[in-house]
Formats: sequence, C-alpha cells, structure tokens
Amino acid sequence: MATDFHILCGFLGSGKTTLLLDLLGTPEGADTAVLVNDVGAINVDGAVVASSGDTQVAMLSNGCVCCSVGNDLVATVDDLVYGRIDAGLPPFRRMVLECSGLSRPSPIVRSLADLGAHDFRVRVLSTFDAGQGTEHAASFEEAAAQLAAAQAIVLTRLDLDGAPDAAASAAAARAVNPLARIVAEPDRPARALAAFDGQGLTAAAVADPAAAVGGLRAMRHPRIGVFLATLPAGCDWGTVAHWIEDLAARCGDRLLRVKGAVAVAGVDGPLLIQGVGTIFGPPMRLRPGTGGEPGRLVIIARDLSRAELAEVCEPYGATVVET
Ligand SMILES: Nc1nc2c(ncn2[C@@H]2O[C@H](COP(=O)(O)OP(=O)(O)OP(=O)(O)O)[C@@H](O)[C@H]2O)c(=O)[nH]1
Repeated sequence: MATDFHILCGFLGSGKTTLLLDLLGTPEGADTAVLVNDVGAINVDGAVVASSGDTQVAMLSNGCVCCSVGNDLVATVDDLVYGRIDAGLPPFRRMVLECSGLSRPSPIVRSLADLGAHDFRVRVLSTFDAGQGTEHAASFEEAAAQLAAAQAIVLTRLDLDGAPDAAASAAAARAVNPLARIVAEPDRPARALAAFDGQGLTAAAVADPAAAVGGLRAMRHPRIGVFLATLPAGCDWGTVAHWIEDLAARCGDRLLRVKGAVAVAGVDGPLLIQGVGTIFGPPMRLRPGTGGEPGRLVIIARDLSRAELAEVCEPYGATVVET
C-alpha cells in the first residue's frame, strides 16, 4: 500500500506542531514517521514531537528544508524507509515532514521526486490561523506560497473561546487557494484526522479545476489573483512546454500554482499540467472526458496583474481572464 507523505507547512506559529501532536495522540496516528525541520540551532519542534510518545522522529537541522537540505531530506527518508524494511516491518502508514514556518513547498516537492523508488502519495497540507488571516503576515510571500501549494488547508484555533467565524475564515483561505479542501473543524482530534486522511484537493477541483474556481469574484484577495488561461485546442506539446517555461521564468516566485488539462495534437486524451511554484511535474495523461474542458488552466499568482500575465500567454495563443 502506498505511504502518504505529508508536507506540513504553515506560517510561523500557525499550529503545525499542535496539529501533528493531535494526530499522534489518536489511535490512527500510529505507524507515522515524522521528520521535523527547524532552522534554529536547536530543533525545538522535533524535541517536542519526540517527547510526545514512541513516534519515530528524524530531525533535519541543517537549514531550511526548502533552501538547503534537499539531499539530507532524501537520505533521511531513505534511512527511515529501509530501516523499516530491515526490521521486517510493513511500510509506515504515513510520513509527515513538518517544515519551518518560512519554507516554500515547491523545492521540497521537487526533492521528493528523487524518491520515486518509494511508493509515496505526496500531499501538501497548510495550517492557517483563523484568528490572523493572511494580512498580518510579515512573510506574506512564503505564507501565500504555502497556502497556494496545499491540497488541504487546516484552520487552527477554532476551538478557542471567541474564535473567529469558521465560514469567514474558510472563505479567506479559499480566496488564496480555491482548489484546496478546507478543514474547518473545531474539535482538535477530529480536525487532525480530517487533515491527514490522505485525500487530495476537493472533488470538484480534481474533476474540473477551471469550473471549480468560477464565480469567486466576491472573495478576491488584494494580492492574490486567480486566473483562467485558455490555450488553443490542438496546439503542439512544444508550444505548451515553452509557454510553461516562459511562465515560470517571467513570473518567478509570484507564480504559486498552475493546474488544468490541455489537449495536445497527436496525444490521445487530455494531459494534466500541474505546477507548484515554478516547479512543474511531468504531464500526466488523463482518460478522455476527464479533467474538465481541455485547454483551460487555473493559475494562482501573487502580485501579478492580468495584463502582465496576458503578456506571457498571448504569444502562445492563450487568453487570460481573472476569476
Ligand atoms: N487552542 C489551540 N491552540 C493552538 C492551536 N494551534 C496552535 N495553538 C497554540 O499556538 C502556539 C503555537 O502553535 P504551534 O503548534 O507550536 O505552531 P507552529 O506552526 O508549529 O509554530 P512554529 O514551528 O514556530 O512555526 C502553541 O502555544 C499552541 O498550543 C489550536 O488549534 N488550538
């Protein structure tokens, strides 16, 4: 059975360790291996998790996991997986990498591609402090990258007296990432189980990402744009690949997420295009008739106007609208 590999991110202090400890406190949390990345000299979060029970915990302390510890990450995961095999035990049910609050997920997703030999289902989870929202964040760029990369956004501190309205907080999270599943559960153990249940994006976002972001105008975030790019039907793969390269190069860190299917000349069935930050995975062939109307891609970006995005898209025959 595939192991779920959860990349757990979220702003500084937004409740990552608390969520993880809540999971480890449930019977379903058994058979979880934890990797903790703290950038300080002392891996405080790692020490907290390690003291919480008999969970296997590995520390990644040589800097921020997204900037400098790619190789350490791969070696540490390998050690955990092969250690388990050597001990004659079945694979872990799940592995959780708790990132530092300033990590961007896309380089981590790329490092994990080097672990293709293991049967992992990679999931990005982001905690979101319902009381704080995004406006306060001094490190808004990182916070936006974390939320936009997430398949699931978990609202925290909803259990506290005077907690903010869950529906309003969920709408604020959706304004940054309308594709993600939002976990808005005040009961902490139930919240942890919902967060780590292995599900990906909302079913609507998987079926048709472009349709899932329609009609969101009312929830716009001042610095986050959710755009729909439409590529002409039957374009060749070379054009799509160049467009993706150009998009990543011109938008840089402001490009947060791309998802949608394209119909490419000579290929039977749509191809799913997925990018987290500027990192794109290999296109995935979908069954004909799935993935929504081919040629429509959702682009989530920070501090990018429609006009600027259109400049990158129009040379490739693509049109852009803001949702
Ligand atoms: N009641 C309650 N307290 C929470 C919740 N989430 C976080 N806290 C508290 O907020 C503080 C920070 O939470 P952490 O879980 O350490 O946050 P973190 O994201 O791991 O923090 P860093 O690793 O420093 O980025 C702790 O005192 C937690 O007890 C929550 O959902 N409910």
